[in-house]
Amino acid sequence: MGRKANFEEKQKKGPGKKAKKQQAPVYSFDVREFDGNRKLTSRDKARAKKRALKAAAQQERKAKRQKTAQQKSNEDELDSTGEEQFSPEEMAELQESAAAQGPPQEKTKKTLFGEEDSDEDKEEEEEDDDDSEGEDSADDIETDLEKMSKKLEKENQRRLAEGEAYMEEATSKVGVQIPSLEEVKKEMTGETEPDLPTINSRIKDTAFILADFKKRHEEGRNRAEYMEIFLMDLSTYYSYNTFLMEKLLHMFGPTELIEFLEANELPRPVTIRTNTLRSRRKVLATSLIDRGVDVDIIPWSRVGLVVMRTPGNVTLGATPEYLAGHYILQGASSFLPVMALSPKEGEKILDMCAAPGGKATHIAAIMRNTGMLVANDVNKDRVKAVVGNFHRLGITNSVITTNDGRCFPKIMPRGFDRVLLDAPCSGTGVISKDERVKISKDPKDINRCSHLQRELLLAAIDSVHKFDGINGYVVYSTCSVLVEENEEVVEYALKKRNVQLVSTGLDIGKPGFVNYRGKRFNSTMNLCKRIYPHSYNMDGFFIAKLKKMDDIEAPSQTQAVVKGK
Ligand SMILES: C[S@@+](CC[C@H](N)C(=O)[O-])C[C@H]1O[C@@H](n2cnc3c(N)ncnc32)[C@H](O)[C@@H]1O
Repeated sequence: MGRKANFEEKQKKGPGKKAKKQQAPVYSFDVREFDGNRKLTSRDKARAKKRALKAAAQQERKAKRQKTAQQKSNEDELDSTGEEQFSPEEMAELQESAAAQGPPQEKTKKTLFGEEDSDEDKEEEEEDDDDSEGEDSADDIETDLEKMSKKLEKENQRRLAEGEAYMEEATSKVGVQIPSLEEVKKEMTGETEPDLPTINSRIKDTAFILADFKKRHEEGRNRAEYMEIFLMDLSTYYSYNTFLMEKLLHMFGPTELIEFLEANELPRPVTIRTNTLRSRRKVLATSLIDRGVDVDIIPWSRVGLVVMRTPGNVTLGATPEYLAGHYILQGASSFLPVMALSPKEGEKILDMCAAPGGKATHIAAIMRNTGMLVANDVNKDRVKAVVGNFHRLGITNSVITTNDGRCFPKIMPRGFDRVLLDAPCSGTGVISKDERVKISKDPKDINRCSHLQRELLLAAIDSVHKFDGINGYVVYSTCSVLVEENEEVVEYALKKRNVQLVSTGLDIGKPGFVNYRGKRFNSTMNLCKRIYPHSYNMDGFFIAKLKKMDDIEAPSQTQAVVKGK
């Protein structure tokens, strides 16, 4: 007989008395009955709504924090100066005070700084709450230390922002201070020599303020006052008369003007042009290198070489190659008007103001000594240099004349395919070569130049033809950077004659001004080229190319000269 089987569920032996005694759990009604389709009570709905709102708010705050952190890291990357963080002492003090609060206990309404939490702080504290409707749980108890660290971070950010704003203000308004106009004037008229280092640093400070005037100027001071100080300082420091400096200030922004003036203090590189009637650039370069002359090619020209170094025993104006006419010493800018003119073999070309002949010899070389070149200059003494250069370089297709260029339409009316007018000018593009320009020019000089230039340009236009469908071309150039001698002269010709501005075909140079100090020039004025010493390390130049449209004067002219072929 054995023991009678008992199939009733046996209670497992637990670890202890208490466990053994524990009964199967008795579930509350809600859980037992929950089948997923149960209708929610109003309390359930309220809870769900609250949960959803909390989740959305939490999400939003998280995104905000990420954005702030990103901004901060960007700012840090850009510039770490001006940040006002907690000092180590402040931080230690705060940590000490936090420790003194003892271990985290219950939530307090007071913040570390003795202020009541803002609504935002409260929201943050609630951030990690679960959906227990405010009942304390293990998850939602935030330690005071955590809160403190959050607050520290927040305060740090606030102070950082304040610090940045302060730094901005300090740099823009307090950091860069310029003495008053009266003080500067007194300084300039004083008996003592001007303090050049002080003036130089003031020039930089003023340029800095003018570059973002709205943000950087001192309150109560206007732009005109800064400009006047800037003008006085630049004139004194670089030794220009204020008339010319003011003209330059109208053309360039403050920073670019300083670059232009600085470039004028330095010599331009020595450049030579190969005379292709006698040599080739490669051959010439090899010969010069053999003599120890360090040369390099000018990339935008097929004939130019820049001289990097010349040995002490070599004079570039006396080498066998020079005497044999293989090259001419010529500024790189001077190549450009001839390149724009683009002479062709067999043509009739006039160089109206040719002395000493740098450009005329270039024209003749491109023409390969064919056709006819009239090299003219009103100055008989200067023409001697043209004769010398023509002999040395082997020019044989030329006639040298000494007429006033303005007479050419009478001497050879419409007799030329192309005319180069490299006009007499103020020389404001070549100050590094002739410092006298800085103080010798006045309004009368500029007017005189501009007037003569206009007359010469009309004469040049009247000296080229337009027949059998072939248009004549005029290239107008100056070694001046002033608008009065350039765009204004071209504008005058566009109005007086039936000509159009065309592309110079040059890859370098900045466009001519279409707008200048309230003046609006012909919209094609941007086809002209402006060369600046500070942009290209070449002499300042202006180049315009005009195409003759017909042989009658512009319709605006009442006494139009109608001419047949
Ligand atoms: C800038 S330079 C010419 C430089 C020359 N194209 C060269 O490349 O060697 C200007 C020249 O114009 C001449 N000139 C001034 N007034 C003139 C006039 N009314 N007619 C002709 N030439 C004139 C001057 O004598 C001066 O030699």
